[in-house]
Amino acid sequence: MIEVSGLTKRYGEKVAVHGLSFHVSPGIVTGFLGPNGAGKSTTMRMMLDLDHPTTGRVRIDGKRYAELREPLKYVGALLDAKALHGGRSAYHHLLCLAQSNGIPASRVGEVLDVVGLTAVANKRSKNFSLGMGQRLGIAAALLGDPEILMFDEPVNGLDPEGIHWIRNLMKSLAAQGRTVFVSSHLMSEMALTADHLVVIGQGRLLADTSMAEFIRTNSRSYVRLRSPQQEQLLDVLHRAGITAVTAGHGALEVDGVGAEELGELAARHQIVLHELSPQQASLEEAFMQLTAESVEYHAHAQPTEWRT
Ligand SMILES: Nc1ncnc2c1ncn2[C@@H]1O[C@H](COP(=O)(O)OP(=O)(O)OP(=O)(O)O)[C@@H](O)[C@H]1O
Repeated sequence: MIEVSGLTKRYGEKVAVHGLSFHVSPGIVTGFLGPNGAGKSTTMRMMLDLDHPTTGRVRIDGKRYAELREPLKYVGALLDAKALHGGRSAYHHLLCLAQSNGIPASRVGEVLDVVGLTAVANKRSKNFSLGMGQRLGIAAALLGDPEILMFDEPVNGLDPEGIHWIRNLMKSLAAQGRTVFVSSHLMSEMALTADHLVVIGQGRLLADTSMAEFIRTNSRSYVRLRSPQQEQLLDVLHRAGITAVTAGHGALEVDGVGAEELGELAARHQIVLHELSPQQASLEEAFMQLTAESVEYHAHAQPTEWRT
């Protein structure tokens, strides 16, 4: 179990993390979400004692990271996949880590196999693609067979097969009872991976909830209807106390009433329907709405005077 309490990090005037408290439980994948610059990496660095909090603290099974003996056997982390000694081969990179943490050399071959890098084990990592670097970083995280795993944006640079692989890897690590904490700025990716979510914006906690609860409270479900007799349909809905809003392309949208009930109501009044479809607004939209006010870096349409 990881416990974060009252964590704050200032860089001069800039408050990167602001009074953050949450805990990360074993046996599930916990997603750590927030827009760019929200403070995810800073928080993870403080969890691993790579940065000192201005105030607050992090405890891993009651201890500071720096107090753990042979920490790779306790916590495996992928923070910056490029933080490698590029001149070393993948095998030697992992062997050095293993030797300094009392891990048998035989484990190196095992983790290379798990991440699919056996064929390039003797190649220098500076020639690795971004995706191969991510896989090597994941191999290093797995080296000590740790109970706690932390991944900062692990799918960056991975191709669809790689993304699928890491998703399943994280789920299987959690199913083995391990604590899995993974950051991302992509809600759509987390929706497929995480059981629990910690969402931050501008360093502050915005949500700490199960994925099921997040979906229930944040993604709007509604029914879309289209009818050649739209005026009559609106009348019937109105008389039944149902509010419909007009959407584009002659469609109506109704919240809070099931498609079956709407279909039966239309049938009773002999109204022809060309569409009766339950819709779910995407979690991506819900996440963007939740974090909208705390997005630090907004892209803007190119001003007209820039155009030639
Ligand atoms: N060493 C530093 N000195 C000054 N400011 C910093 C430093 N490190 C981070 N920051 C600032 O703190 C804020 C949080 O940054 P952080 O990298 O933790 O965000 P993030 O959520 O990981 O973002 P991303 O998704 O883009 O990786 C940003 O505004 C960043 O500019």
